[in-house]
Amino acid sequence: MAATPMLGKPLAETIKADLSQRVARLRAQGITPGLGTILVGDDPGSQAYVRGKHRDCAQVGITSIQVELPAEVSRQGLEAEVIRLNEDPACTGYIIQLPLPKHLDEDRVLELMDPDKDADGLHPTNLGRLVLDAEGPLPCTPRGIVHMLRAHGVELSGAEVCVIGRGTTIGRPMGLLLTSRAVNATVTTCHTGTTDLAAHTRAADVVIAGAGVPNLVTGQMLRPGAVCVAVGITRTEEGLVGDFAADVTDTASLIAPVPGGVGPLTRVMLLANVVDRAEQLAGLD
Ligand SMILES: Nc1nc2c(c(=O)[nH]1)N[C@@H](CN(C=O)c1ccc(C(=O)N[C@@H](CCC(=O)O)C(=O)O)cc1)CN2
Repeated sequence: MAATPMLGKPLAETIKADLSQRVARLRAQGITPGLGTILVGDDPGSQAYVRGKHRDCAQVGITSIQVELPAEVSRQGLEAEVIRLNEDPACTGYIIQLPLPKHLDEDRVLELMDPDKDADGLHPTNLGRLVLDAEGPLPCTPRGIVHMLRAHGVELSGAEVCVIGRGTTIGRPMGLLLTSRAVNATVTTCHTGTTDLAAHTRAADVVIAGAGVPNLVTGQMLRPGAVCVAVGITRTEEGLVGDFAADVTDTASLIAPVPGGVGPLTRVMLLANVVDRAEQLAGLD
């Protein structure tokens, strides 16, 4: 039997409906959550993601502030905008769209953000909170993946999870979130230095693939009934593809596809982080 698809859109719509009500409650108390975005350069993918973030904000009643800078902006020019958003009371949270052009040091810029306004949990203080298993904003894709798996009844406590990729937005925080006490999974993180990827994927109940390499994981590399989550995205002439080969559908029980799987949850979890923070500030949480 073919694997059942785990689709992100219906889950995201339910979360958005709840967020709209929470934003209305905040507004009734005179608090307006405001999301800022900083986009550097003209990468079409990043432009589309940022446009989507502002559309999503409008849908749930979050105001939004858009900062666009040319690809050749200097470090000082970018840092001036970060400081401006840190100080802008209308901006309750913001993000710096990644990746930045090569001449800009992402870690240095992220570190300059006010960690209390870090809407996608990528400031070192908030990543540190994740290491400590303390409360803080979670990176959006890992938060979305855990939500999706739980919504489909996947038992994560005690599960063996193989995460492919060790980047800052997905792989590293994914491992930390999955091993938090609240989630309680056992995690193996695989990356370009892994010598026998198949040995790790075959041992896993859940495989989360964020490498951005089409056909990296085939059906033969999975345990029967495994749960697959595609997060790496490659743009090909045939459209967007994830890291799983088409034949995994014969072996897996559930699969979150690219497109249409985790992506809509990545988007909505940004809104959730903004609303969570605004409620904390209002003493409503
Ligand atoms: N500051 C951040 N930068 C980046 C993040 C992030 O969480 N914070 N993640 C990605 C880009 N991203 C959001 O910013 C993002 C990626 C994918 C999707 C999405 O909806 N994907 C769709 C496919 C749509 C398409 O790519 O054309 C899907 O999978 O169905 C939303 C947001 C890197 N940068």
